[in-house]
Amino acid sequence: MNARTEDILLQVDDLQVHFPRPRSGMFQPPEVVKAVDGVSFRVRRGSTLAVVGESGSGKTTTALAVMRLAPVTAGRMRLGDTDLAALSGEPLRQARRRMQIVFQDPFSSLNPRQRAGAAVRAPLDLMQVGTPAEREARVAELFTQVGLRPEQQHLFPHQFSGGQRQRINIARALATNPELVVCDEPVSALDIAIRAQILNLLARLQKDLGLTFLFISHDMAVVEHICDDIAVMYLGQIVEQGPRKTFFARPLHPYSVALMSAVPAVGGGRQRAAQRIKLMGDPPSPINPPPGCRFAGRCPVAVPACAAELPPLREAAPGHWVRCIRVEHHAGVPVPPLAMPA
Ligand SMILES: Nc1ncnc2c1ncn2[C@@H]1O[C@H](COP(=O)(O)OP(=O)(O)OP(=O)(O)O)[C@@H](O)[C@H]1O
Repeated sequence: MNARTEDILLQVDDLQVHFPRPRSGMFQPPEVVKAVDGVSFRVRRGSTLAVVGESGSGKTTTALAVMRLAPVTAGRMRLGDTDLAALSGEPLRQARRRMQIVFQDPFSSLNPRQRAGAAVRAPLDLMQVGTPAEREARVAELFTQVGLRPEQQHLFPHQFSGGQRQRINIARALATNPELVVCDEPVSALDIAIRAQILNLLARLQKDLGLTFLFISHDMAVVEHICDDIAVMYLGQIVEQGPRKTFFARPLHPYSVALMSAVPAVGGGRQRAAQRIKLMGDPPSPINPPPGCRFAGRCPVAVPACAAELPPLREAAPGHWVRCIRVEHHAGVPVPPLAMPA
């Protein structure tokens, strides 16, 4: 939040992605799925922002909106000096060279009938980058960069392991030399033993190429190792965000504390909050959500005021923001009232 403006590669302000649903009956009011409902964050160039939350919290929709692959209902998104939300046609195509996405499932993101080299070359062909010979050379270079052998480009996806297939996807994402790589649960579908290898690869590529990552995950243990900053989403909104160290030393929102409680191995038993919270039940529906704190119905420290009005994000420590009126009560942390992120 306090980073200098020129260090910010991606800036998202008050993003909303609402999906209208058909009326269930002639006299029923229209329904709207508020998948993302007022999300703001900044990602410093060369850093990783992890977006975490349970299934359905809006993480993937946020990522897809940034990529302009989901319809943006409202809000502003900037990639460097480029106003992403306003782009269409050729300028949008050009902006896509600068941001790429790696999806969760390394197998279904590849065409089983397309050789690995052709898959990696596809974005270069599509965007007509360089001559055919230059594209061939670039594909060989990318294979080496992600830890595969250039001659493996002639193989088909089923001839690779899951980890190798994700390396192909990463190579494809890097083909156009993007500045921003959106990683949507890139290791969730992989065996535990392979996860560390792919995370290490991403970390090395980030360092070598100066990449900026928006890293979507439901897994706190994974993001603790990869992120510089973290944003916790619940039912379409960010409930807490801040630097990794501050957050993992002491998560403040009852929902974050509950997520951390579910991962006993994370952090080797460091004291993280004054109170452990066990997460019960499922999140409510994102269709016409209630006006107050969206976690209130599952929150063990909620009081009636929590359900009355949406709490603002308040700065509990430098750069560490939390959307909870009960922080003082459950974590014993004094938070100045009504400060808003810059
Ligand atoms: N195209 C769509 N039309 C209608 N509703 C949608 C659409 N895409 C997502 N949603 C809804 O928006 C909400 C957020 O979904 P999203 O996939 O972004 O969550 P998520 O946190 O990424 O969860 P997961 O990890 O399960 O993908 C969910 O309730 C989902 O059903």
